[in-house]
Amino acid sequence: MNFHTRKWVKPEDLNSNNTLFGGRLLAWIDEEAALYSIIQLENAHVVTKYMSEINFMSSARQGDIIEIGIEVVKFGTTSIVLRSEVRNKMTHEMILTVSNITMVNLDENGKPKPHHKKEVEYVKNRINLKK
Ligand SMILES: CC(=O)SCCNC(=O)CCNC(=O)[C@H](O)C(C)(C)COP(=O)(O)OP(=O)(O)OC[C@H]1O[C@@H](n2cnc3c(N)ncnc32)[C@H](O)[C@@H]1OP(=O)(O)O
Repeated sequence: MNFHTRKWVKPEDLNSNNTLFGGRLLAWIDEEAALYSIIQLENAHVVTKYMSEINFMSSARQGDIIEIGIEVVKFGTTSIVLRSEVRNKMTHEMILTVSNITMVNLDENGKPKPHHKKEVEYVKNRINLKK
């Protein structure tokens, strides 16, 4: 799993228990899943369809640096299914896992559109291919 994104837990991210608010973390994961899918599918029109159970395993506190990992579980016809893990950057303590995030590739009318992708691609390879 690649951990592309780091976040710094700030006062505005806390709940009344003084730990990282779960809703804030889910928003970060949703954005990460959307960015990952847009890059993989080469289409800006990708939406979140489904998220499986979310396991909050440990808390993060103010000042903690956390990192968000994403990997592909499956390329569907119009969908891409992802898995996410969030962990403490310094200790690698697991904070959260989501086993299934289904993102759907859309056409200009907001209807599901086949993406024809079968495997993970790297932007640098796409750029090199065009040279
Ligand atoms: C990043 C963001 O913030 S996005 C904002 C939040 N998300 C949204 O607003 C999305 C709202 N939902 C929608 O617009 C619609 O449900 C759509 C367009 C995403 C999908 O419409 P559907 O009628 O379900 O489409 P359809 O039945 O063709 O399924 C599309 C794909 O989703 C998959 N899918 C559909 N329902 C589910 C489900 N409950 N769980 C998992 N996957 C599902 C299908 O298997 C299919 O994948 P495949 O083509 O790879 O086999």
